[in-house]
This record gives sequence, structure tokens and C-alpha cells, in this order.
Amino acid sequence: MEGKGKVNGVAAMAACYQGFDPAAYLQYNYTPPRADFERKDSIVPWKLACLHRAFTEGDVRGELLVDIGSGPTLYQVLSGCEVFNKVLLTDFLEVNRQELRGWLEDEGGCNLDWTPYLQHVCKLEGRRPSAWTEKAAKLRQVITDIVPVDVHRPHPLALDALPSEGADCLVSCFCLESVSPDLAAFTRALGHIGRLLRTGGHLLLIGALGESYYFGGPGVRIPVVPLNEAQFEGERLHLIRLEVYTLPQDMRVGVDDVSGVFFVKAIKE
Ligand SMILES: C[S@@+](CC[C@H](N)C(=O)[O-])C[C@H]1O[C@@H](n2cnc3c(N)ncnc32)[C@H](O)[C@@H]1O
Ligand SMILES: O=[N+]([O-])c1ccc2c(c1)CN[C@@H](CO)C2
Repeated sequence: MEGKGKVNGVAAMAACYQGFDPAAYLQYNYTPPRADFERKDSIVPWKLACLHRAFTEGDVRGELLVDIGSGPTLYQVLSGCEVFNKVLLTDFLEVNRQELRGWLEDEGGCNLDWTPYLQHVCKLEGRRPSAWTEKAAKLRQVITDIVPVDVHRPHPLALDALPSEGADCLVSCFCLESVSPDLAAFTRALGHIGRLLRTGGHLLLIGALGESYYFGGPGVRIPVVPLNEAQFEGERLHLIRLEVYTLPQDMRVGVDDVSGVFFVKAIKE
């Protein structure tokens, strides 16, 4: 039986997200200075480098990559789309699934130009930046669907969303700690998504360290579970690598109180 506090906590988080504004969120976090491809110490290039290394160092392989809590962003699968021939994007909110569909259908109308991201990842791959159009086509080709997800459910996805053995790789960025009312719910949610992964599959997590809130839109203040680097033991999840980025002062732009970003690569034993 769910404790009363837990049910209210999860319901309260869902209520917070009703005001989430994809355009504002993209503006806050995915434009300079946090996404400045000319700056070595900008956050987004650091995240893209972590993901590029993780997907290309030879141990990550298979058919299906699932991104948990995609939001309105695509950066998290720009390297993975070259390794997997099926990519499933997921989010809790229809407004975010709609934002992603807007890009997928390539009819304009999405709130961020992903070209600099595509060009940057091509550069990481040793390709000419003009190959970004090929990468965009590749990504549009491998995205199989954009579906609802709720990490607080024991089965976060629809039962027919995955093959019976589970996904070969999961990526999830700034989701679990940003949607959970407390650390216990965070740990439960980590267990729920871990069960979506096949044995021997890899989990790539990016998230906020020391963050207690962020703005998901003008006046939309969303509480966050403040994490430190030691909180990633998940059932049957074996940590391969943890990397930490500490925000320089000018990356603190008033949209949250995040102090660091973690990257975790783990394997499900
Ligand atoms: C901080 S955003 C992260 C978006 C994106 N992954 C990124 O890296 O910027 C958190 C996302 O979690 C989604 N979300 C909210 N409640 C959720 C839940 N219960 N289960 C899964 N995702 C949820 C929100 O809709 C939002 O897109
Ligand atoms: O700097 N960034 O690239 C970046 C991207 C997304 C997010 C943050 C920072 C910090 N807040 C989280 C929500 O908890 C969302």
C-alpha cells in the first residue's frame, strides 16, 4: 500500500509539471551560455562529449535505445542514433511529445534549431560539420516512436512498448531527480527504469547535483531532489564510470540552483 505522503508527493510533482513550458525550458538551458559550442567550459558540449564517448567506446551495442523523460530535447540521442537502429523517445507531457514530433516531421514549428548540436556531434565523430544533414536524416530514420512514460509506475511504459527482454540501452537526462518528491521516490523510480533494461544492457544517466529547484517556465518553480555523487546504486546496476562537471559562476543563470552535473555509465548485471 502506498504511503499517503508518497501518493501526494508524486501527484504534487505531476501537478507542478502542468505548467511546464518547452520553449522557455529550451531557452533557459539549451542556448548560450549553457549551450555555447565555442566555450570549452560550457555545459552542453561537456554532456555531448560524455555521451559520444559512452556510445563509441565499443561496449554499448544492440537494437533498441530508449530515452526516458526526453522532454523537448534531442541532444541525448545524437550519438546513440549512429549505434542503434531503433530509438524510442518518451515523455510524461503531451506538450513535450508534440515538440519532438514537430522536429521529427521537419515541418518547422519546433522551438530550438538543433543544427549546431548536430554539427558539433558530427565534429566529435570526425565528420565534416556539413554532415549534419545526414545525421538529422539518420535520427529521423531510427526514431520509431514518441510515447508516454511515468517513472513512478512499476511499469513506466505501456506493456507493449518494449520487446520482452527489454531495451538494449537506456539514456535518461535530468529526469529522475527532477520528477521525484524525495530521495526514496528517486530510488524507486531508478529501480522502475532499471527493469526496462535487459541484463547486460547499459544505463546512461545525466543529471543535476545539489539542485533543489528549477524553473520549467516563467513562474513554474519545480522542486528537485538534491543529489550528491554517491546516490546511484541501483538494484543490479554496476557503475562503470561517473564524471562530474562543476558549474562556473557564469553558467548559473538564475533558472535553477544546480551546482554540478553528473554523467553515469552503468551496466545491468
Ligand atoms: C528537467 S526535464 C528533462 C528533459 C530532457 N531529458 C533534458 O535532458 O533536458 C524533466 C522531464 O521529465 C518529464 N517528467 C515529468 N514527470 C515525469 C514522470 N513522472 N515520469 C517521467 N518523466 C516525467 C517532464 O515532462 C520533463 O520533460
Ligand atoms: O546546463 N544544462 O545543460 C542543463 C540542462 C537541463 C537542466 C539543467 C541544466 C539544470 N536543471 C535541470 C532540471 O532539474 C534541467
